[in-house]
Amino acid sequence: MSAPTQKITSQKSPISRASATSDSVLSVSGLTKTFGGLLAVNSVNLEVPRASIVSVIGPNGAGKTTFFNMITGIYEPDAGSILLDGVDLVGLRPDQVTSAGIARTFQNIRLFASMTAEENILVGRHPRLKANYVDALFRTKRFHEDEASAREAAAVLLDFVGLKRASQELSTSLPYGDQRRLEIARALATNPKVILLDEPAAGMNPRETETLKALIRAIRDELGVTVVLIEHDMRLVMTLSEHITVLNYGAKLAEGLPHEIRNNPEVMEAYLGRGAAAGEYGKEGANG
Ligand SMILES: Nc1ncnc2c1ncn2[C@@H]1O[C@H](COP(=O)(O)OP(=O)(O)OP(=O)(O)O)[C@@H](O)[C@H]1O
Repeated sequence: MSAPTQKITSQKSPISRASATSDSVLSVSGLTKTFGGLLAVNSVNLEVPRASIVSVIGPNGAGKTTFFNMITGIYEPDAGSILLDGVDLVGLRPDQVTSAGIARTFQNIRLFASMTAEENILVGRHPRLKANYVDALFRTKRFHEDEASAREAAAVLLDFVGLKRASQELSTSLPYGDQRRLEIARALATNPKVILLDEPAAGMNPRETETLKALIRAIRDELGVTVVLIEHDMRLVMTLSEHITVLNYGAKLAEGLPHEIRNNPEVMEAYLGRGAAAGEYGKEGANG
């Protein structure tokens, strides 16, 4: 991953009150969600160390996306707390969660089809703009300053994810792997403390997955942004993650270092027991 040509605002700089006392940037406790009679997520705890790369894995239907949906305000939990640098996010709307410092990408690509790569990033940056509607209407100095800095930031981010050349191309005309990286750039445009990536390697070929791996490392190493990953590609998970949490039937089945999870008989059973070994756990590099 090429270093960004210009310094992107790092999350290391703004020191929050809680960051001085805790090394967890995100602290989830007792998170629970039921749909009708189905306990989709059952009292799950997760501590995410600042500037780490951690993964949440588990067989299909284990509750991973529901877990992300609660953290990002899409679903309100039935119980539990979600602390981002000590601030509880439960009850916030998704846009408020974004403003608080959590960005995400989705399992299915959700780019604005009629917009260029640059425009998609400008939309992502919107929560951080200072100008209001009046500024926009009267084209005030603040509006022009905002627009210039937003375009500059978009250019830096496009370069960072390796899409500088594609700035003016329609997002949907880009190859699949590029679209996935554009989504990540758009999420980064919100200047998050934590980025949640929901199956970013899904559908990627091995070369695209290698590029993605380098990008995820760069997000942590160069931007200081903490990464939480849901992923079925076990090779990616095992090589990138510092810590892995395994969900099964909505509950935490295991957690630990990659080699501990790889050799955990209960984890193997959870995957093999559902006949998912080939797709998810048994085969390195499988995309699930
Ligand atoms: N909006 C919803 N209404 C009802 N049930 C839901 C809803 N969202 C998820 N579920 C159910 O909750 C359970 C957990 O689903 P979830 O999508 O969180 O699993 P997952 O681990 O992300 O699976 P996958 O790996 O297939 O994406 C599943 O049984 C699913 O059918």
